[in-house]
Amino acid sequence: MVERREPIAVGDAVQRVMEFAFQEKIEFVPLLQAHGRFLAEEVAADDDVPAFNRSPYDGYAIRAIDSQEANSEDPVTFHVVGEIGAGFLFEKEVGFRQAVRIMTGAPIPKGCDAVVMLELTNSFEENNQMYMSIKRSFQAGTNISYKGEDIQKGEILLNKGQYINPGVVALLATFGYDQVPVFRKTIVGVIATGSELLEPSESLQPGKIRNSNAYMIMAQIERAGATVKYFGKFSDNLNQCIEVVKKALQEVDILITTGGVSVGDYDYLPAIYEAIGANVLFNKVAMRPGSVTTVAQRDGQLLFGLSGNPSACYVGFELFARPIIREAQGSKQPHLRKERAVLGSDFKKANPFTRFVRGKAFYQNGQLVALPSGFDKSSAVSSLVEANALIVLPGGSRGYETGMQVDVLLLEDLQGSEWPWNNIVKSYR
Ligand SMILES: Nc1nc2c(c(=O)[nH]1)N[C@H]1C(S)=C(S)[C@@H](COP(=O)(O)OP(=O)(O)OC[C@H]3O[C@@H](n4cnc5c(N)ncnc54)[C@H](O)[C@@H]3O)O[C@H]1N2
Ligand code: MOO
Repeated sequence: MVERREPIAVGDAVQRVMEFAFQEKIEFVPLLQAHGRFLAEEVAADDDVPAFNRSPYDGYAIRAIDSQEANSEDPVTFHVVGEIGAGFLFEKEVGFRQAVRIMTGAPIPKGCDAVVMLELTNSFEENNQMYMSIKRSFQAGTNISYKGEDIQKGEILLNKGQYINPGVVALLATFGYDQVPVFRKTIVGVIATGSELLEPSESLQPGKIRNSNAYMIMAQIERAGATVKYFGKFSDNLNQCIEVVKKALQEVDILITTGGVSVGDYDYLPAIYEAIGANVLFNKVAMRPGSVTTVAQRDGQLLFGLSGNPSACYVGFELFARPIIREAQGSKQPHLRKERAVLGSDFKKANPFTRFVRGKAFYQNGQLVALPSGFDKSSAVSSLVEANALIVLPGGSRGYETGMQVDVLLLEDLQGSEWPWNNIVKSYR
C-alpha cells in the first residue's frame, strides 16, 4: 500500500524529479526540422569560412601595386580583361594594369590583391576593349574578405546541448549538416481518469463534464517540445486503468495521468502504482494548487499523477513535468524563467502553503507587473486562458497586497506585453 506522507517542500519535490536520469537518446533529423531541438554532438569546423579569398563588393579586382601612381589629376587606367560572378573562378593570372570586373562573393582572381568599389571607378570602351580608371591608389588587401576570416578550420563551433536557433541552423548548413544529430524528443503519454469525463466531441449529460485536462496537458507537452501520445479517458475501473497504464508504458518515456490521486473511494492511482511495481517519489507537496501531485518511477520511466482539478493539473505539469521533459531533450536550462515583478492587485487569501497563482505578467512603464488572472480555485479553467506566468506567493502569510515584490515564473515569452523596446520603429526612424 502506498502511504500518504507528509507534504514535501516544492523545491525538494522538483529536485527528486530532476535526480531521475533518462538514458540519452539521439536521432538524426533533416536540417529543416532541427530548429528548436538540442544538438547531440559537438560541431567543429572542417574547413575555413570563407573557404577562399573573395570580394565583399561589386567592382574591379586589381593588383594594388598598379594603382600607386593614381591621383585625381592623373588617373590610372586598367585594361578590363574579364569578369567574374559569385560561384565562378577566373582561371588566368592577372597582369600589369589589368583589372577583372568582379561581383560580391566572387573569388579573387590570381595575381589580384585589392578590390576597387564600382562607385570609385570610371569605365569606358575603346576599340571593342573595356577599360576603367581610378583617381587614387589602394593598399594591398583593400576590400578582400580573407579565407578563414569568419571561422577557422578546426575551431569548435557548437557544443553538445546547444539549442538550435536559426543562427545555428545557418552554421549547420554552412558545414553541410543535411541531417543533424539531436536529442530525441521525449515521448509523453497522457491518460485521463474519471467516470464523469466526456470527450470534447460528446454532448453534455447530467453530472458529467468534458475532459479538458488531457487536451490541456497535451498542449503543455507540445509547448515543452515533446511528442504526445494520447491513450484516452477511462472510467474509474481499477483493472481497466491498470491495463491501459501497462500498455502505455510500453510506448512512452513519461506517462501522465490526470485525476484519481487524492483520497476518494475511486482515487485509484496509488493502487495502480502498486500493481505495476512503481516506486513513489512523493505524493503530497506543500503547495496550492497541485498539492496532490504524485510522481513515481519504474524501469527508467517516470509517471506523473496530476490532479483532476484543471488549475492544479496545469501547475503540477509546469513545475514538475516540464523541467524533466526539457532536460531529457537536451535543454541545459529546463526550468521556467524566474523574474521579479510587482503584484498588480491584492491577493487576500490566506496562504498556509506556497501558492502558484496563475497570472498575467506584462511590462508597464518598464516595470514587470504580475496580475492574478481571475477565479483562483484549483478547479478553475477560466484563469488559465490569460496565464503567461505563475505568481509565487510564499506560504505562511494572510495575503498579499498590490505593489508587493513577488517572484514570477514565466510560462511563455511575454508576447503582446509592453516591452520597453516595442517602440523600435519610432526610435530608429
Ligand atoms: N478528503 C479530501 N478530499 C480532497 C483532498 C483531500 O486532501 N482530502 N484534496 C483535494 C485537492 S487539493 C484536490 S486538487 C483534488 C484532487 O483530486 P484528484 O486529483 O483525485 O482528482 P479527481 O477527484 O479525479 O477530480 C477532481 C476534480 O477535477 C475534475 N476532473 C477530473 N478529471 C478531469 C479532466 N480530465 N478534465 C477536467 N476536469 C477533470 C473532477 O470532475 C473533479 O471535479 O481532490 C480534493 N479532494
Ligand atoms: O492542492 Mo489541490 O491539488 O488544491 O489543487
